[in-house]
Amino acid sequence: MVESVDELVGNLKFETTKEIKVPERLIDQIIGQDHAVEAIRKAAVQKRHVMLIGSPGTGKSMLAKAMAELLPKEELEDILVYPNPEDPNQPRIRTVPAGKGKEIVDAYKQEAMKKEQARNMFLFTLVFFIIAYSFLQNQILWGIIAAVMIFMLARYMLPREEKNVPKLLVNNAGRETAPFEDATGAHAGALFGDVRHDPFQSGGLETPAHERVEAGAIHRAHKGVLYIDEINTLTIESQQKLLTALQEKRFPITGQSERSSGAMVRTEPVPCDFILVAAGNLDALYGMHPALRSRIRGYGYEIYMNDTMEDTEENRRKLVRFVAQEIVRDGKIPHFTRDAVAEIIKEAKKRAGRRGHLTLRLRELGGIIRTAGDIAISEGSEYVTVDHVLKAKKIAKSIEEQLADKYIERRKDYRLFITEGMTVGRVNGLAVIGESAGIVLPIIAEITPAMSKEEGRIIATGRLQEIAREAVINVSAIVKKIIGKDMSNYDVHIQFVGTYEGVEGDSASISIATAVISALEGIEVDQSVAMTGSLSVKGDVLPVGGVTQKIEAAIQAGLKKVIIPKDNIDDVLLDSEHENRIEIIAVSRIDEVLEHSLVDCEKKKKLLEKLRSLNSV
Ligand SMILES: Nc1ncnc2c1ncn2[C@@H]1O[C@H](COP(=O)(O)OP(=O)(O)OP(=O)(O)O)[C@@H](O)[C@H]1O
Repeated sequence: MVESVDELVGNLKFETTKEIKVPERLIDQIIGQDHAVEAIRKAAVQKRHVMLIGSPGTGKSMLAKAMAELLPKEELEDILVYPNPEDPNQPRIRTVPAGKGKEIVDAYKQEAMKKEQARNMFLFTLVFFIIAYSFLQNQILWGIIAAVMIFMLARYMLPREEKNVPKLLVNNAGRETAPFEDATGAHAGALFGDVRHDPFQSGGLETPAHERVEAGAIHRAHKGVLYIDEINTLTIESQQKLLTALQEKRFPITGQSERSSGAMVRTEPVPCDFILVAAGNLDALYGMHPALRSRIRGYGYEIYMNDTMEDTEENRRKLVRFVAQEIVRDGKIPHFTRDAVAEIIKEAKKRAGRRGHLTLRLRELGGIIRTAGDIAISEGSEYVTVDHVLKAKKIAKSIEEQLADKYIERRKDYRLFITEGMTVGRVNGLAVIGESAGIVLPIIAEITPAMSKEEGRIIATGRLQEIAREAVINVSAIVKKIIGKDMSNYDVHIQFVGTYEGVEGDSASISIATAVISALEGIEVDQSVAMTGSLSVKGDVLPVGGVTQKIEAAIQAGLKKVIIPKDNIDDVLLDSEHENRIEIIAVSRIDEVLEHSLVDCEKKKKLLEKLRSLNSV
């Protein structure tokens, strides 16, 4: 069913996205993750830690940033590090309200400058008198030597006043919101702070320890949010330290490199009262330090992000707003026309890969919006139009999609797939590589007399993975039932042609069944047909994923018909350029698959009669 532009944009009245109001606060901009937004709001009030698990680009870091906006900025503090005359290797730490830190450092600097000036004044006067006196005594040479020595001694031996000036370790002056620190992939020094190496260490040229102290992300996130994506990639030691920092809300800074002079320095504990927002996919959860995970569970919220949202009028309107949001955020690209927005929403439907849903992998969708904007700019257009979006979709292809294109090109060169004529035991199956690219996957079946005395075997090749292997076994059960032949007399060879990446999933089941039946019965298969579908052991065709991408691959390969499961028919969302370029046949039983793919002949007629009589039993 082709939907109108009005329907696609949720019947929202607007000419261009210029008219769409974009909420100011980040938390109000988040789309389709209502449960996460609610938890973040609560966590911000109660100062709880949060774990966000889900697919990339669904808004995890956006939620963490939004949380920082919700935290009270009145509580923000500056952190200063002072020299410690009693123990120079343990600099002192003090906190003051935000903005005060710089004032204190400036006051110390001025004081130090005044003292230095007074000292210099005294030195110059002294030098002057020594030279004057030596001149009067006719000992000018000795006078100059003495003056230089006194000057040098005073300059380099007396402690410099500026060494007492504290260092502003964390400066929160003039902040609009509480800090948001993204420590994804940070090494220990960046995360927990560091003390720089001092090559001089002594003799008057050394830099005082407190000046060499550098804050870590945990300290800069004090009274704000510390965001760590893929938290499992932190070493166990770092996760342990993070746990300590979480519990104590203060963590001393020490030199991270053992061989550096910084390792001798260890500050007093530095405040780090942050809220941790840990993120990642399910692997991140399993690779996490159990104590850290249980801390978050015990004192916070664990949230699973949505990948899709229901395709309702309200949610379509939210996507319209999303387009406007991305334009405002980018700040460079032109606004979209109504038709162009509709095309984006169509893409959101397609990318959901699920009937009646819209994708929430919004970063990818944002990528198309920006590319379309760039194309419009390069063409000097005032607005982004449907044409720009269509072009952007072609350019903004994922690596998998680009790989699939190359794959198809190469296969065409070598005639790995045939798109016309009739062949026994050969079927054009369809598969998805990565998450978004369809390919034609030829499957060949060959039957040979059993080599083993006991029973025939099923030999499947083409780097099949677990589920695909099981599918082959299930299919052979159906074939036995349909054909009624004693399969123990045969070896069945099934080859997945040219699969370099390995095959996973059971969506090739109907293709395997058709290839094997064709080979066993000697009935030719129409090579202009492609197919995808799972199969129950009773012969029902079951739904599969990625139908739209698979159909697009079939079109690109030049095939005429495609057989898909009936349950998947609403998942088909072809671009206007692909619409009506292939005949789509939706089926629910294996006999329908055979009817549409096998070449008409007496044997086929008998086979179908037998199958249908089996069905009706
Ligand atoms: N739910 C959402 N609502 C609005 N915009 C979103 C949403 N999800 C993603 N975006 C857009 O995509 C961009 C990237 O999202 P974000 O960085 O939050 O994803 P993520 O889940 O943290 O991904 P990753 O784990 O790969 O870092 C955002 O800056 C925003 O423009």
